[in-house]
Amino acid sequence: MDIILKARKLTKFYQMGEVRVEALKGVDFDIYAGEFVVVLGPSGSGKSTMLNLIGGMDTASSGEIYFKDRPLHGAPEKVLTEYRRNAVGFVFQFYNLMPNLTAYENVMLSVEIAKNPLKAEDVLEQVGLADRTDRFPAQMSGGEQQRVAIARAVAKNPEILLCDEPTGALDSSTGIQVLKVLRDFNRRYKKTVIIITHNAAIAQMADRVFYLRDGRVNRIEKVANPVAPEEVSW
Ligand SMILES: Nc1ncnc2c1ncn2[C@@H]1O[C@H](COP(=O)(O)OP(=O)(O)OP(=O)(O)O)[C@@H](O)[C@H]1O
Repeated sequence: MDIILKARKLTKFYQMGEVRVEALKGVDFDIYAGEFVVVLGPSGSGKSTMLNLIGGMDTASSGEIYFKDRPLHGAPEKVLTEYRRNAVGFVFQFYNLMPNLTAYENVMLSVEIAKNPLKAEDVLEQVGLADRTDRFPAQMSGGEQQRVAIARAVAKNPEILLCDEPTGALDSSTGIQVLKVLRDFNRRYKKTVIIITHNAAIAQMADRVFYLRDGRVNRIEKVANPVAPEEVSW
């Protein structure tokens, strides 16, 4: 399998006056194209920091990170902008939809900036929202809003879907619907999905689980038989 993301001795330090906070202390990993990876870690373990580096939103203090052999460490802002725009779809805990745009229009926002987008109607149908395309976010449930957010991320046709606590604001049955949509995207398009979460239950459906502790990936586990999203419960 092809490696889509590779990190070597990746560190991130924050300087707070006299104090240096070591958020990532030298992380190594390979992520393969088409994998479903869950990064699990408690609060403060460095999850958001890792997400920001993988997503090209921030740059490492030292070490290396590559997207398909293209270095993101030390890359100019223009390269990172291109990477964020075309290679990565983002899904956040609180959806981040534009409140004054309908579901369809929210998805079109990302279609319009992407190089090789999918059809907004098709993606909305795949997330089960064919009959909700004209609704505004305030007229939808949390689970529906998150599915619009996933449709928006997927419509760009990115190679990586990067999800930050995607079920964090949802009850478990709604969360499972959202996980199902993420799994469908992963299996249907054979695209890489990375979920960053403190919810250990989600790890059951991963191909591999990265355990982040105190700024280090201290264990990587291959899941022998990933469960279906419907079987995940928390
Ligand atoms: N901008 C920043 N400036 C200073 N310190 C920071 C900054 N961002 C994160 N940190 C520190 O880096 C460490 C890792 O933080 P990070 O936000 O990556 O953890 P996390 O696992 O995402 O936590 P949570 O689940 O609570 O969001 C923490 O000690 C945090 O206080």
